[in-house]
Amino acid sequence: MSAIDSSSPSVIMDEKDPPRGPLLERRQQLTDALASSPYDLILYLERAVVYSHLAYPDLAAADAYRSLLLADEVRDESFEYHDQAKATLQGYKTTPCPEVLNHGSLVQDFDRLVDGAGAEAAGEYNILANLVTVRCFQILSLSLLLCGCLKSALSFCERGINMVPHNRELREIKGYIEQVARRRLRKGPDAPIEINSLPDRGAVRREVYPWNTHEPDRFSEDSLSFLNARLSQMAPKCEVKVSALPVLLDGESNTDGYDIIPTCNQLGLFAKEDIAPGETVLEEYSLLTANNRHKESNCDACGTELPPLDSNSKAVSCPECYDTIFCDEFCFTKAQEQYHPAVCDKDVDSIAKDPDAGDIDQSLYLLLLARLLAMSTHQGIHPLEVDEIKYIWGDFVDSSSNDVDGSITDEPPPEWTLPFSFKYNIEIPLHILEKMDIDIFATLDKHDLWVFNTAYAKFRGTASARKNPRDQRPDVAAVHPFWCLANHDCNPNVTWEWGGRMVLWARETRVVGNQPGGIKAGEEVLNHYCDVNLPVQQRREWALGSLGGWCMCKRCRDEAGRAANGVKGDGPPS
Ligand SMILES: C[S@@+](CC[C@H](N)C(=O)[O-])C[C@H]1O[C@@H](n2cnc3c(N)ncnc32)[C@H](O)[C@@H]1O
Repeated sequence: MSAIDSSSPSVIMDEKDPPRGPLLERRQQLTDALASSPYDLILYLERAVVYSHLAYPDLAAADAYRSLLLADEVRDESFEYHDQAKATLQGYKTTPCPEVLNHGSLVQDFDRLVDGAGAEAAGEYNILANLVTVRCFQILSLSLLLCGCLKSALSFCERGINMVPHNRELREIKGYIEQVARRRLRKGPDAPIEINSLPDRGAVRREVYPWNTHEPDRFSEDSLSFLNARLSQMAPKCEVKVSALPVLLDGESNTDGYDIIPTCNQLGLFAKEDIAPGETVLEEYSLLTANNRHKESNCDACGTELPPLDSNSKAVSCPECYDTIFCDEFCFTKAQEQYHPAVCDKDVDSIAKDPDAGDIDQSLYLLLLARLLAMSTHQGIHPLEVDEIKYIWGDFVDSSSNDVDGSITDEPPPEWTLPFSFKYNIEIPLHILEKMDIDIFATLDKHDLWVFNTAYAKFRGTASARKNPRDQRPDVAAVHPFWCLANHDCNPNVTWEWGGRMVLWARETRVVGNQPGGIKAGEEVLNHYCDVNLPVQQRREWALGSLGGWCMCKRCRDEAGRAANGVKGDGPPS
């Protein structure tokens, strides 16, 4: 990764490393102001600039996008929020214009543009809305470049240049995008850039945002007793407790032979009583599911493939929107209680369905988010307070180690580990909410991008997906918040299957040494998230992507240690 070499990056932060505390305070003031004036396009822009200074370019892009949508509302009187958006502009003038619009050469460039028509003919509100629009394009294009979403960045940049062809800042941003694109695509300095060939998936910070008040102390008595009360209904012989887990490493290390390795505290599932080989350990039903096939016959609630719809079928369709089918009365009742009325007959069913092969994972996570939003809307609670995700740890990284300067590099910083794209993190979630008849501006507190990102971080570490047997494409996904509390081990003492329920049962024999199965009271339930028949190198490579680091379980360390000492075969010792 190399930084862009530029001595006067006028589009980047005006100040180097501004202090974080006052910026966080300013962010809170602007958030409070938006709660009272949710259609104020200038406030959104101001908050976007604060987010840029705080090195959250994704959050800056989301606020600029909301401001852009409101500028459209101002210009078009047939739009739903036209009156409200226009009313917020009453407090602002074009001269002097709001500070946030007075950026670089923007105001002069605009003066030149409106001179011909005359400011009055153009209408002061429309001029302000146009200035806002160009400022949004500047922030969107630069911020998306910083997140690594080059295609969306270039598209917004070109839309800005179409409005104000001579704007220096937009031209500069376009130059940066092309420079990064050429390096990433390994093209020569004069090679043309084809927008559709540009990468559009980036990465952003994965953290408990400093203002996020929804994350519980997962180790507190209250949290553990809440979790254990729920767990007792699905796994009566188990309890949730604090577990010391090996710290995951970034890659190969020489610590495989050490007797003591660094650990960190997390949660895990433990047996309270002896569990016999073959005995069921946990049976969990979850409504936090997603299905990315448009015309596939799966239960809308639990994701199970529906039985043939003949006269003996127990399947139930919703009486209000006939297309939504559930496997039986149980699933229909659960859906009605927990989410379905929020999306019933709202035409959200076709969104993100049948994705291109490259978008399959993103579509499944997006549809899990859509289900979460339906659950929180119907239950009248904040999305991060929904029981199914509240206690999940999203493999967050400490805010301070995520905190990098805002310089433009070929890729986002390696500490930023949450996958991100404009389409799946910002555009489609807002589109889904609009389809659900939700006012995306008045519900900012529940539907801000940092809320979506937090939910995505939780899904990414825990969701399981199922492949369609016909074409092997993953098309159903689910989060099972209790199943996923059982930590991974390459010598697991349980195995699992996900049909309508997630069922975990004790293995008859262990992988290592064919030892007899069963779990003794006090022992940890050792789950497996990957195919434990793979050799150690492949298991560890898999763990890097999915567990978040190099697996350091006893079996991996023993097998890797033997391989390093030249002992042939890295399979389990028999
Ligand atoms: C599905 S969660 C398991 C529950 C988690 N320990 C908790 O506190 O909620 C998966 C996360 O647990 C941790 N984890 C699970 N198995 C692990 C292992 N064998 N070694 C180290 N960390 C593990 C990793 O941080 C992983 O991303």
